[in-house]
Amino acid sequence: MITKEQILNVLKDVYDPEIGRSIVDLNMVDNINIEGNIVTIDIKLTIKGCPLQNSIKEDVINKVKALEGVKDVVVNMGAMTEEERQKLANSMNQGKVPLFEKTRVIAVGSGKGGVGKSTVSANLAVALGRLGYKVGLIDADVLGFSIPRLLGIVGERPYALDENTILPIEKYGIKVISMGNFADEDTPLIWRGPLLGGVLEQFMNDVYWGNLDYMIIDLPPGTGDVPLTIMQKIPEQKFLLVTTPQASASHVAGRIAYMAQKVNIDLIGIAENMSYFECPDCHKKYNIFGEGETEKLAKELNTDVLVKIPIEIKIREKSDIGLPVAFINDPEATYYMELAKKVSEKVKPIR
Ligand SMILES: Nc1ncnc2c1ncn2[C@@H]1O[C@H](COP(=O)(O)OP(=O)(O)OP(=O)(O)O)[C@@H](O)[C@H]1O
Repeated sequence: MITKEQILNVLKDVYDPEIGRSIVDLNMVDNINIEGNIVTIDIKLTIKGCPLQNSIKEDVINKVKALEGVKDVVVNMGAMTEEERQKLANSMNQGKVPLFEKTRVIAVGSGKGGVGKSTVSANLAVALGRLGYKVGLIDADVLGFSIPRLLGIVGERPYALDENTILPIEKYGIKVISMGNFADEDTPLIWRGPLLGGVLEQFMNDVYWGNLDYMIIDLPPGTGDVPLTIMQKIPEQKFLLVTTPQASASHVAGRIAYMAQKVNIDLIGIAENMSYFECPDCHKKYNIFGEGETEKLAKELNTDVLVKIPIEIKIREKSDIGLPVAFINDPEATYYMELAKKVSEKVKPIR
């Protein structure tokens, strides 16, 4: 004779793919009825017509059918009432760990646009994920967001349980949030500074991040209000500077790092991007944007050059199709894996 306890026990291993928690913990199992060897289960989805309902249903059927003595499983899919949803959101928020208590926050910035800061941020986040860490990525370049494109999540909308409980998008083993997932790519956002600050605060406070080891923040380029506000608001954050040899040569690249140091933020080091180009045919190296300038900058800032990432066609090509190279087992991934290892050694997770 099968019991409800046995069924609930196996249902504990059925996860709501969007929330990442067991349907039992989420109070989604409404009713279980056992008649002989036929089990009927009523499931309440957090939202009516949830696009992932079929995968939940399938999982429930497979898990319960595997129990000895069960011949057939009938699953009825319903939805939570507004009140039930609110109750769930409240309970999730209660368990919410303040983001910065157990999470290492790493802001990635550059004094100049177009040096590959977002490419480095996205690949660093994915590489840290591949090292086994729980990683979040906030695209703080609210007006010039490029993270959705880099991670192939253009047009995806985050799922919201209520307006204070937004679930980040999960891709390539990391959790991501970007203004690009709330706005249309082609419509320019014309907002003033204070509003931007509000969006970022929401990204930090109202998004259900769960327990993260690292939060990577892709800052907007330059030394404007937004990077400064982020630097001042989040305690204990660290800073990673992205530059090219050419940008290092100008005073612009380092300015943001000086700004970080002024507000007492530790500089982890410098990721030099577009360091050189190696001819795939003759393997000769060309220092297209110059050489030695980033080392000089590192010395001035009393920090290290952590990695030199060459110009690689594959990095650009894969970025354009939303596949960060750090996620694949290609030689290009090694630069970002090396960077992630050094970053995790210099900024150890709290755990
Ligand atoms: N190492 C690299 N090799 C080849 N292409 C690269 C490399 N790094 C970045 N790119 C390409 O350079 C372009 C600019 O990169 P990215 O958007 O990351 O720069 P950014 O500094 O974040 O720009 P913005 O200032 O606009 O935010 C992209 O097309 C990207 O694919």
